[in-house]
Amino acid sequence: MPRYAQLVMGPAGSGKSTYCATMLEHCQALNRSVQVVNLDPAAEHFNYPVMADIRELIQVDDVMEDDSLRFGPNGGLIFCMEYFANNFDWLEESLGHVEDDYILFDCPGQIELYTHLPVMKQLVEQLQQWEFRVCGVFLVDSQFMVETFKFISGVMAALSAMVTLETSQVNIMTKMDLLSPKAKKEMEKYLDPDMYSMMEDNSVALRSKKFRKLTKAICGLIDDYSMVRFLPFDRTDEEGINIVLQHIDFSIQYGEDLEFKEPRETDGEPSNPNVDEFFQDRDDS
Ligand SMILES: Nc1nc2c(ncn2[C@@H]2O[C@H](COP(=O)(O)OP(=O)(O)OP(=O)(O)O)[C@@H](O)[C@H]2O)c(=O)[nH]1
Ligand SMILES: [Mg+2]
Repeated sequence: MPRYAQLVMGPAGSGKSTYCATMLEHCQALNRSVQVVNLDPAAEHFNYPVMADIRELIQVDDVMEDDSLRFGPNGGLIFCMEYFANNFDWLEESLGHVEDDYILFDCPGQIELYTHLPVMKQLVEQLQQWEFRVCGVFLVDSQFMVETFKFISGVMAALSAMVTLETSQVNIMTKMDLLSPKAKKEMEKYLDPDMYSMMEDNSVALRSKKFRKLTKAICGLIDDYSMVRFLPFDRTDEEGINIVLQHIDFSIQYGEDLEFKEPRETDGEPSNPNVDEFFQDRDDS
């Protein structure tokens, strides 16, 4: 029997813990059994019951107070995550094995974990060895995405996680309830972005010719391959939460274990079938 995991990632304060609490509540209302694991060794409080908490294994405060280590908060967190990667048997023991496990992992917000450090990739590989189908859920705060260049940098952060982890990924814009109706309307163009026209609209703001060319190339790459799309997440909108959940379920084929879907034919290199299906599906719509 496969097991299912959402790896909830994103920059500090993007709403990961709130997402986990909201999703847990939503699933409970649907009578679905979902559990949450806290993987943030610096977490102080969260609004959900946990099945496992990394702070039982290691805490940032202990690392910072250790005279032989002398880390600050960021270095301390990285140390904790590396320690965690060397002690995955703790996680295995804490998770146990229940039929049809569906687990949300609330990850820390240090962006370097998703760009160049190997820890998260090692976690994905370990979970896959334990028969988990893993979906990365990358959150970005919609408050910071209302301008084109901020949007591009959010896209790059999400893309970086996607490339590093090599797993299917659903990207989400959080805190949509905080946007004014006007900003919400404006946000529509970022949910289904046309990177080329976005670039044209803003090219005047780019004084350096070289920088303009580079930005254009990045926008072209993202657009041509439909690499990154965002789904809106408003914690007060049950229907919207359900749409997000359906996208994630689809990408890990939750509930479809009796019939494993064949990936559709794609040109060129075979890549991750879940990602392909997800994006093809969105392109069709
Ligand atoms: N209005 C609103 N506030 C939100 C939403 N999601 C998160 N917040 C608020 O944003 C702040 C940060 O949310 P968290 O869920 O702790 O964010 P996080 O990504 O877990 O933060 P770190 O673990 O510190 O990286 C909190 O004050 C939340 O109440 C949302 O959808 N709507
Ligand atoms: Mg958190």
